[in-house]
Amino acid sequence: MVATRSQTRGRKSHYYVVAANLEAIEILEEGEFDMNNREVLGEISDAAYERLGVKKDGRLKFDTNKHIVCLDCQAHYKEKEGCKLHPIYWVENSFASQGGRRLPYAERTIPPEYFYLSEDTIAGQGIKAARKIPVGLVFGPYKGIKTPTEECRNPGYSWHVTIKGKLFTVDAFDKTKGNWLRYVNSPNEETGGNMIPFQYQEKIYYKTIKVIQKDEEVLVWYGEQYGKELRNLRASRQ
Ligand SMILES: C[S@@+](CC[C@H](N)C(=O)[O-])C[C@H]1O[C@@H](n2cnc3c(N)ncnc32)[C@H](O)[C@@H]1O
Repeated sequence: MVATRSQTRGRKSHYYVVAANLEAIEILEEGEFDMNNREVLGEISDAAYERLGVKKDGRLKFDTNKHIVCLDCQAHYKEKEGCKLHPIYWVENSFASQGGRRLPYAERTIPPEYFYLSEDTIAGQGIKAARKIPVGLVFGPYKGIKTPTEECRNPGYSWHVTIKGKLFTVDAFDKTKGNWLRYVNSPNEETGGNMIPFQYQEKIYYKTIKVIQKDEEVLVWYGEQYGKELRNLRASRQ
């Protein structure tokens, strides 16, 4: 969605993805926003802006490979940019060569401007916010070893993905293959999550659905099956 400098080279970019009071993001034309209250997250080209927010015909069958859902509008959109009223901002996975080979691959992929690894979490290692993070940011994709579902050995570290109609799992247990999203824990209740997972073009991404305060833990609900396991675990401890 956000045009990189190379894509915009030679032409002026007029639109910016901005976070108002760091709460939610929106796309505004330069001059429409007051820099005092807003942070610019990135630029967007005129062409990308023009494609935004075209709600698809309600009869259109939802296709995870082509469409983005907007939960606020209960609608789906054809373009990666999503909905104009509730836009999303794709944050690229990063890879830090510094930290050397001492750190596992998974740890070196944490985008340091947004997150850090912590031991002071709901369970074992987890991810915390290095800054306040607004609603609407998309992180990922979740990287790991693609396995046929029936052979998946680490369900706690694996997401289902549908590829050409077939169900697979992406297993990120191995820190040399899985990236930083493998560290994100689950809340104890569904409503406790501040990000949600979704599939887009055969990959899993996490999107912020609540403002995440600095030093707050990032939590993604793993699904009803895992929720049941958590409840059973808690019951067995009582
Ligand atoms: C994707 S990993 C998260 C990173 C993990 N905490 C670690 O240290 O590697 C998922 C695993 O973390 C643990 N976990 C995540 N959320 C939890 C929770 N709310 N309660 C208990 N264990 C949790 C479970 O062992 C689960 O299989």
